[in-house]
Amino acid sequence: MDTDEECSIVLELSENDPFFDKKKKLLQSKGFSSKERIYLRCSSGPAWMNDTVRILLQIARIMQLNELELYFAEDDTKVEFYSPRNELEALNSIVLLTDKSLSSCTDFHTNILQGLRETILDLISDFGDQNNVKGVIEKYHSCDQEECLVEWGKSHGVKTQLKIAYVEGAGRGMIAGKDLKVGDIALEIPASIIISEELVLETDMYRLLKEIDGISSETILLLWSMKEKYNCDSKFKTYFHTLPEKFNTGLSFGIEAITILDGTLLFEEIMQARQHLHAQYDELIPPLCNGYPDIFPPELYTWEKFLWACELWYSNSMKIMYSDGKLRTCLIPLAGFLNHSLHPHIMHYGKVDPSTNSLKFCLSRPCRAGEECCLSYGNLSSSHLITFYGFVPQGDNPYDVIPLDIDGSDVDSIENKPVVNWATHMVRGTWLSTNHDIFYYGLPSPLLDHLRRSRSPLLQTKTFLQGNLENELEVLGDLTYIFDDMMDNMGDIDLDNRESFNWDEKMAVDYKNLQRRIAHSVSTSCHNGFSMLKNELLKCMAEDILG
Ligand SMILES: C[S@@+](CC[C@H](N)C(=O)[O-])C[C@H]1O[C@@H](n2cnc3c(N)ncnc32)[C@H](O)[C@@H]1O
Repeated sequence: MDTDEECSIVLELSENDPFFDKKKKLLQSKGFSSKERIYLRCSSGPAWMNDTVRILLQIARIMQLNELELYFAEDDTKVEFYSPRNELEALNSIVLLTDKSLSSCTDFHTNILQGLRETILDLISDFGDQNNVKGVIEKYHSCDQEECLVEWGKSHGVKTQLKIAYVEGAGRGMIAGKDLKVGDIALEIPASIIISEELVLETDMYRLLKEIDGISSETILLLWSMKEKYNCDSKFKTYFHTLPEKFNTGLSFGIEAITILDGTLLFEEIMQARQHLHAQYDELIPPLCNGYPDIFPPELYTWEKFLWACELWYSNSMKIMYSDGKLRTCLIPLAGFLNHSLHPHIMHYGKVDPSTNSLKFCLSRPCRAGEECCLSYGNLSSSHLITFYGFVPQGDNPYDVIPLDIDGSDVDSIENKPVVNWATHMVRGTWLSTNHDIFYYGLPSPLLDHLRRSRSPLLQTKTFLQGNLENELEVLGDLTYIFDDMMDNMGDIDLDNRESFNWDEKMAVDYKNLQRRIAHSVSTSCHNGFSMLKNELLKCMAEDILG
C-alpha cells in the first residue's frame, strides 16, 4: 500500500509457495506477473470498482490454488472459478490485504479502501447465499446431554455464539444464535479443555506405552480414550456422554455394502483401512491385556471397542498447532458438533491463540441466525469422507477424482517450452469444467498433454494439422478405453429395492453412482471430442484434395 497520492494494493506470490512455478506460469498465461501492483483509482470511470475487483480476484484466485485445483485449472482466460474453497480463500485474502492497508494508510485513501472492503464482503455474502446447502433443523429432538456439555464448557471458559440442534441427515450440528459476520468468533475453546497428548503424559498407561518402539502419540491417546470413556471420575465424562454409541463410518460397513462397492475406489480404501486396523489391534492389544490387565482391562479393550475409538478419532479429531509450534491431534469438546460443508463458514481454526491460550473458530463467510454453521474438515474426497466419517457431502465435491495409473514422468521441454511436470494424473467429473472445446474436452490439460507427448513426442499440439488431429483421436481413444472398462467392472446396481437397504448399503450405492457418473462424464466428453476431431479431419482432407 502506497501512502502518497496513488492508492494501490500489491499482490505477490510468495517464492516459498510450493507451486510457485506452476502458479507463475498460470498468472502469465492470463497476463499477470507474480507480483502485481493494482492501482485503486476512483477517477478512472464509474466501473472502476468492478473492474478493479475482477482483476484482484483473478490474481488472488490463482495465488490461493491448492495442488489439486492447480492440476484442473485451465490455462484459459474463460475460467473464472476454481472451487468454493478457492473462491472464499481468494476473497478473504483481499479483505486481509485491505485491512492491512487500512491500518497504515492516509485519511485520503481510507474511503477508497473501505469501499473496496465493503464490495468484497458483499461478494462473500452473495457467494454464501448462492451456495448455501440448507441444513434442515429437526427441532423436536431434545439435546439434554449436549446442553450439559455446553454448561460444562461455559464453566471452563468456552464462549459460543452457536447452539446445538439436530440437523437432518447429519446428526447434531451447530446453529448460529444470531447473525454472524466475516471475522466474528463463532466459538472459542480454552486449551484447558482440549483432549491432547498432554493429558496422558502423567499416567501409568503412558509410562508403559512409551516403551513400545514406534508407537505414535495418536495411538496412545486412542488407547487412553477407550478406558477414559468408562472412568466415572473423568474430567471429560460430560463430553464422553455426548458421543454416539455407534459411528456408522465405512470402517463398519457390512459384507453386503462391501460387495456393492466391488470395482470402485472406495472398496480398496475401506479394505486397506480395515486391514491396517486389524493388524494394529492384533499386534498391540492382546499383549497389553495379557501382560498388564490392571491398566488394560480386557473387557474394555475388545475389537468392537477399539473400532469405536478409531472411528471416534478419525471422525472427530482435529489437528491443532499449539503455541510451542507442535501439531497435535486433539478431540475438542463442543467444536466436535460442527459438521462439514463444501461451502464452509469456518475454514481456519487450527491454531491456539497464544494471547488467550484458546482456539478460535472465526467466520470466513457470514452465517445468519438459525443457519447451520459448518466447518471444512479439509479438501477430502467422498471416498475418504465415507471411510473415515461416514457421509457423502451434499453438492459437487471438487476433490472427487479418479486417479489414473499411468507413469507421470515427463520430458523436460518440448517445442522449446518448459513442461510443468505432474507426478500423478487423474480425472474428475467433466461437468465441473467450463472448457469443452476441441483440444480441451472438459479434461485436465496436464493429463492430455502427457498422453499427447507419450504417443507422439515431437508433434506440434493444439494445431489443426492432420497428424495432430489423428494423435488427438488416439489419445481420446485411450481414455475412452480406460473409462468404459471401469464402468463395465463396476457392474450394474439393482435400485428396485433401495428403500429396504441398510444405511451402509445406501451409502455404498450412492458412492458407486458417483464414481459411475464421473467415469461416464469422461467417456461422453471423449465421444464429443471424437466428433469435433473427425469434423476437423474431414475439413483437412477436403482442403488437401482441393489443393
Ligand atoms: C465432528 S462430528 C460432527 C457432529 C456429529 N454430527 C454428531 O452428531 O456428533 C463428524 C460426524 O458428523 C457427521 N457429519 C458431518 N458433516 C456431515 C455432513 N455434511 N453430512 C452428513 N453428516 C455429516 C458424520 O457422521 C461425521 O462423522
